[in-house]
Amino acid sequence: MRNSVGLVGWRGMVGSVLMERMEKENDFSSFNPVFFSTSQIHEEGPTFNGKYYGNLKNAYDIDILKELDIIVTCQGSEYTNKIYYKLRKSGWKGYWIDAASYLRMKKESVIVLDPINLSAIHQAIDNNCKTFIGGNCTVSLMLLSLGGLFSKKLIDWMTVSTYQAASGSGASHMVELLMQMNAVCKGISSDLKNPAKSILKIEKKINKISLSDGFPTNCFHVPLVGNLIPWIDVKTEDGRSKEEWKIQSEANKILLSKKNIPIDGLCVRIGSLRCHSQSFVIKLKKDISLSEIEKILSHHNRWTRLIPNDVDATIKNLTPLSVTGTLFTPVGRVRKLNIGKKYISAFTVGDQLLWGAAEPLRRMLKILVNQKLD
Ligand SMILES: NC(=O)C1=CN([C@@H]2O[C@H](COP(=O)(O)OP(=O)(O)OC[C@H]3O[C@@H](n4cnc5c(N)ncnc54)[C@H](OP(=O)(O)O)[C@@H]3O)[C@@H](O)[C@H]2O)C=CC1
Ligand SMILES: N[C@@H](CC(=O)OP(=O)(O)O)C(=O)O
Repeated sequence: MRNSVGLVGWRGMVGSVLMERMEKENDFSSFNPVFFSTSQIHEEGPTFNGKYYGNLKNAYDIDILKELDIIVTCQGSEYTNKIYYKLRKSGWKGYWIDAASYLRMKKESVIVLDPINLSAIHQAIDNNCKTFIGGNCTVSLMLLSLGGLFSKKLIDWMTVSTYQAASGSGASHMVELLMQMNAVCKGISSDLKNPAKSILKIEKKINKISLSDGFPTNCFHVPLVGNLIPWIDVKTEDGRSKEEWKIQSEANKILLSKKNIPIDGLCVRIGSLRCHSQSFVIKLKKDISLSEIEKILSHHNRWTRLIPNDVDATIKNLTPLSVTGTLFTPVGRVRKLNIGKKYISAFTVGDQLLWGAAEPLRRMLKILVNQKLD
């Protein structure tokens, strides 16, 4: 019998990317989807692969949710917090698959990233685990790109510097970045018509526009265009941002590390749209040749591409623009550092809405409905 699967948060940014992938891979044919909303209850539901799925159900109605075998939610932590325990308390024993961070570090949950922890996922299912959560986007993209080094247990410790896209903070933030771009462009459009105009005069004007009162900064609080923000999420007690705290905690939970691999770094918001980039300094446990490292990195999974450490390949293939909308997690700038023979650098880029959010959930659902992974 086909499972009934509730889809909550499918209208949002992460949810839409998930629906796009499911439609492309014809996933809807292998279960009975039921579509929910917190705000559009009884409104017309969606049509996917030519099939209409009826009116939207109330995402807060425990009695309806209780009837489902599996619930997939991209609605966010607030919704999870409101509904998850209520539903469990009602006696519901179904599978909960979630993009939000709320349940990630709880004992009862497994963080899903099947190219890295498929056997742990299967083991958890055998052990009656019912709660499967997608990881933080930077963590998932880091583990995928460096999967070979992690699986061969070659990493002693590492540091990360992130360059995170506006999409990580939500659709309204992306819109604000575009509005900021628009405001700057409007303000200097006449100057750009005169190539002889001093660039420093234009630059001064941009600064003035960006710092003016009417400049759109409701979401980011400061300009992001022509700027960067070296802080993501709230401050934790030890001076890290919560985004920085997640790197070591979530990565080691996914890896089932007996002894934590120390991973730390700084997370920075930049003005790219939906790809996160990360720069790594890695201390290996032993001195191995660059060619061996490259082989290990490129052979680990079919989404990781090794980009040769040269100018042309890097600027064409290791950028947010070249990766956006794809499932690839290329890794490049791999070279030995002059700090010592065991130290290497690497740089990766990944789509924060695909492998960073939607794809691990889609694949987890496939595992549960007994479909072969693509
Ligand atoms: N794992 C990761 O790295 C990531 C996880 N996330 C998680 O996913 C959650 C959702 O993020 P995101 O998709 O960016 O959130 P969105 O704000 O895009 O969507 C969330 C919900 O807002 C409601 N909504 C209201 N108005 C609209 C509208 N005009 N268009 C579409 N939806 C609308 C929808 O719910 P309704 O139909 O009920 O009104 C929708 O499901 C986050 O809170 C976070 O927890 C996000 C990014 C990355
Ligand atoms: N915090 C990430 C996106 C995100 O939603 O992360 P999480 O799923 O851990 O809350 C970013 O801002 O880029």
